[in-house]
Amino acid sequence: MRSETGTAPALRGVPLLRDAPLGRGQRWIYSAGFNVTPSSRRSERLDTELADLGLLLRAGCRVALLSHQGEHGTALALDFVADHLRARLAAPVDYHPVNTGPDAARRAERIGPGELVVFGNTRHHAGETAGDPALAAEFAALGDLVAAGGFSKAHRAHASNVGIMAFRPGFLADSVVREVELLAPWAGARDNLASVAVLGGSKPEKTLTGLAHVMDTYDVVVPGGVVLNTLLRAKGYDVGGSELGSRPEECLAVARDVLGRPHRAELLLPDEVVVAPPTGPARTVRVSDGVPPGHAVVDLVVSAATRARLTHLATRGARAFVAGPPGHCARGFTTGSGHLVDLLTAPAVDLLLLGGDTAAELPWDGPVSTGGGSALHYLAHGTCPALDALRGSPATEEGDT
Ligand SMILES: Nc1ncnc2c1ncn2[C@@H]1O[C@H](COP(=O)(O)OP(=O)(O)O)[C@@H](O)[C@H]1O
Ligand SMILES: O=C(OP(=O)(O)O)[C@H](O)COP(=O)(O)O
Repeated sequence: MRSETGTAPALRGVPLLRDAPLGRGQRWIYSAGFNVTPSSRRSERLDTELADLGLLLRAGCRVALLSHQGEHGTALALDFVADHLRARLAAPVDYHPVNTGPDAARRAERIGPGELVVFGNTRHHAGETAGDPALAAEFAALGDLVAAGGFSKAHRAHASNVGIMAFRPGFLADSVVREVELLAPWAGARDNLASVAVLGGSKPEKTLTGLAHVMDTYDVVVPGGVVLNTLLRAKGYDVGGSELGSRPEECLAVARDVLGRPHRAELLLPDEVVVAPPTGPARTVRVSDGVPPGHAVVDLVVSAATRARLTHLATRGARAFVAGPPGHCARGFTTGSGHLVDLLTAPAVDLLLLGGDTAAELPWDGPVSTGGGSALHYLAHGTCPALDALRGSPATEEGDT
């Protein structure tokens, strides 16, 4: 059964797990986005899947769970995830580190009705991020039907969430439906409600997807993190040893493009930033003086002009999001981020935080999206590769199950 419910065009034609006829003994593969570490302060990325997993387990389904964490080469074992799920689900949960080949297939066959096995981290394979069809076929051998959770990886066309849909009928988990519904008020340009985007963090999507989009659709953009460093570089400032992310030249090209063309947004750049050497004391410098040799930008100083602008908007009413920590909070540089969140924490502002580190590092107990890059992708494009793959998964051709 395909869903025509909801208003989000991205969900039209997407089979939903809530509509799937579940039966005892069915073999399900659950694709999750458990990209957290054992020390993560927040567990939303795990807990968001509990209701869907519970639905499958209560129906007597046999569930093989696949998730990514970290990067190929340094990816962690997911035994800690299995421990968390065991404590939260009233069901037997096991961990099996091997996720491909005859050993994994045999373990999947032995999963009993109402039981869950967390298989090894999909990032142990280089082919996961490459969307390798051979790897996707191996993953598909772990079950007969796929439940697609893991909104945080919905912007990635990876083997475990997109490639696998070529081999098995896929159904969208409610966890992702909730994310799509959560994001609706932050989508698109609007004339009747001011909009503020704070972009930070270190991943290139914040610039390539986020900055490129909000400069044309939002009213006010406050850059931090690598987005700020890239913009300063694009304006010709010396940024010294500042972090420029994994795709610096592509990000620079986007920054130059948005600066060089007419755009809707007012870009609130700081006058001063905090800089620090890899080890040693931090200090505040004027942006126009450049970053001293051996130093990197680690935080922004919220200028009086930015404070006044955000205070004005917070009084009149606005929607706002923060995607990526504006400062290097992981190193303890939290002041700029704290000021921005404070300014946007007002009754008339709907503030949403996007992304794992953003939610974990910023002082905020309000609404969060589990996806950073995926939320920006969804806001920019109105869909994500993982949703597109579900519209074209085998269930489409073969009729409804
Ligand atoms: N100026 C900066 N230099 C280096 N790292 C930064 C800087 N600003 C923020 N960061 C770091 O970026 C990381 C998060 O980036 P990212 O993965 O893009 O965010 P999210 O997980 O919320 O999507 C955080 O650990 C944060 O401390
Ligand atoms: O943490 C994630 O994205 P996010 O940092 O943009 O929120 C996702 O799990 C995607 O991880 P990836 O960027 O390693 O593909």
